[in-house]
Amino acid sequence: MGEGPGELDHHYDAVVLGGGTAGERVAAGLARAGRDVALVEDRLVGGVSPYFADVPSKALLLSARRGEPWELAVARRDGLTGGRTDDRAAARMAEAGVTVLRGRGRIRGPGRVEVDGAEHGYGELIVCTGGEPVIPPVDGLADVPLWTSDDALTVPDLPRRLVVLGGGPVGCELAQVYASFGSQVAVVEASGRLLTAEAPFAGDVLADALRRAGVDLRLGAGVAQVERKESGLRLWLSDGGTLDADRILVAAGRRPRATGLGLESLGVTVSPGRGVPVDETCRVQGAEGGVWAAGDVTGIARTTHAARYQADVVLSNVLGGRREADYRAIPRVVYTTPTVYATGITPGQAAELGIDLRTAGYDLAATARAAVEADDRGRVELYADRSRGVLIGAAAAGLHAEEWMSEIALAIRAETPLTLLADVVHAFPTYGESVEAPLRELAGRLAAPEEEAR
Ligand SMILES: Cc1cc2nc3c(=O)[nH]c(=O)nc-3n(C[C@H](O)[C@H](O)[C@H](O)COP(=O)(O)OP(=O)(O)OC[C@H]3O[C@@H](n4cnc5c(N)ncnc54)[C@H](O)[C@@H]3O)c2cc1C
Ligand SMILES: NC(=O)c1ccc[n+]([C@@H]2O[C@H](COP(=O)([O-])OP(=O)(O)OC[C@H]3O[C@@H](n4cnc5c(N)ncnc54)[C@H](O)[C@@H]3O)[C@@H](O)[C@H]2O)c1
Repeated sequence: MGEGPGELDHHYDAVVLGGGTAGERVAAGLARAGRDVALVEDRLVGGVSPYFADVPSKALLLSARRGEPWELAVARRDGLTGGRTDDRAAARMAEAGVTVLRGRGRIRGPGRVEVDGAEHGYGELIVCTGGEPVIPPVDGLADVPLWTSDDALTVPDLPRRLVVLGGGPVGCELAQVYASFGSQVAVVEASGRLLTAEAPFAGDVLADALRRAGVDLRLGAGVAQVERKESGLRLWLSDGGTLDADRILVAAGRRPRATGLGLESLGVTVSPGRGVPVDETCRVQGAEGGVWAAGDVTGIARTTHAARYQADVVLSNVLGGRREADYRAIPRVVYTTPTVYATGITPGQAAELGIDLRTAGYDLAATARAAVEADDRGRVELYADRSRGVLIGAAAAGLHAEEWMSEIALAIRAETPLTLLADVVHAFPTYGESVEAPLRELAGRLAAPEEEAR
């Protein structure tokens, strides 16, 4: 035990800073490999996914789809999150042999981390501190009670009038949840469409679904000012419009939690709002010694499955292997009805990169499954690199797209030849059949590029 200044409480082979999806996975893996590991966590072991993000949002979306009453949906949500206690996650860590240090961790220099006044030594440091919501600088916003997704996914309240600020994945999922349970919902999205980072058709399909559910979409408008009125809150929009609300939910993006950790004491420069810079092995660039990062804190791919993937990459490398992360086919899913699924490059990114893209699409309405389900919403688009003759991106909006689009992620990652993909048979009647025609089209066009150019 440390007694005087400069004394270390304990020297660990590895200290993992942040016990979310990424941190838990790295810590358990290292401990199972026989390393002496500490996991530093100042909230709940497990991070945001099981308690405040993925699990409660998907639980509410499913209840909404089933038409369950709000009280039942909230009870199911809270049951699935284990009442937001981390006993089970902490027990998993104990069972793996990880020491959990409760408190806020801060790096004090190479080989030293402080947790609530006690200093600990490390051989390897793995930074997994996740991300946090961005609150936009809107006049008056700081003076009114706000919800972030954390609040929206933990409280039992169903506001009568809800304004959602931001039409990204979080805003769209929660707008659908609250509108389904009877709130009067408006979404204010500064860019001209929902899910602005994805192929335009995806946001359009979702906009149509949300409008049909009664959501008031204010696209291309920002919030200029917010004021408290006797009857609630009033928002003035940049396009001159106004909205009245009982509650504002800010879903305007998240930033990596990369500052205030003491990374500069290791020689690492972090720009405000950016992730901890990592190379393809997830080693932190510019740091002295064995310093790694995984999950949202890297600012890359920012999903639970990407956090797990990066954790596995770190694990392999710390244990002496050499593994590089490949982000070409990480899925991006919005679990609304219909689902939006995208992976690989978007048409917008291809244009920026100067890639000669060939696109082929198909409306789900043309599948027999759409008729059987009596749901003809949606479309799939596949994007191929003309010069290489392989798929490099895809997007779909449609029921269960998160399940039937996985083969396209595999095709992108494996660089499967288009001619082979076009020969794959899909079961009838499935939405998966919808990729057959675009694959045949791309295979034909890219096999005869001169003809296509005409
Ligand atoms: C509403 C919402 C819904 C989402 N839905 C999905 C989904 O359906 N599918 C999907 O793949 N992704 C989804 N995501 C994204 C997903 O939740 C994240 O990508 C994932 O949880 C990131 O895991 P992480 O380990 O990087 O970070 P986190 O889970 O945030 O863990 C970081 C941990 O570090 C701790 N910490 C931070 N700083 C310190 C410190 N200095 N000392 C000690 N502890 C510290 C924090 O308390 C936290 O527990 C969603 C996100 C949101 C907000
Ligand atoms: N299903 C999933 O996989 C899933 C679900 C939810 C979230 N996530 C992750 O969570 C993260 C955060 O998602 P998000 O939706 O909060 O962020 P986002 O950055 O994807 O979208 C935020 C949106 O808010 C808009 N916006 C910002 N400031 C605004 C303002 N002042 N007025 C109006 N609009 C404004 C932006 O134009 C943008 O479209 C993402 O990185 C995502 O990967 C994943």
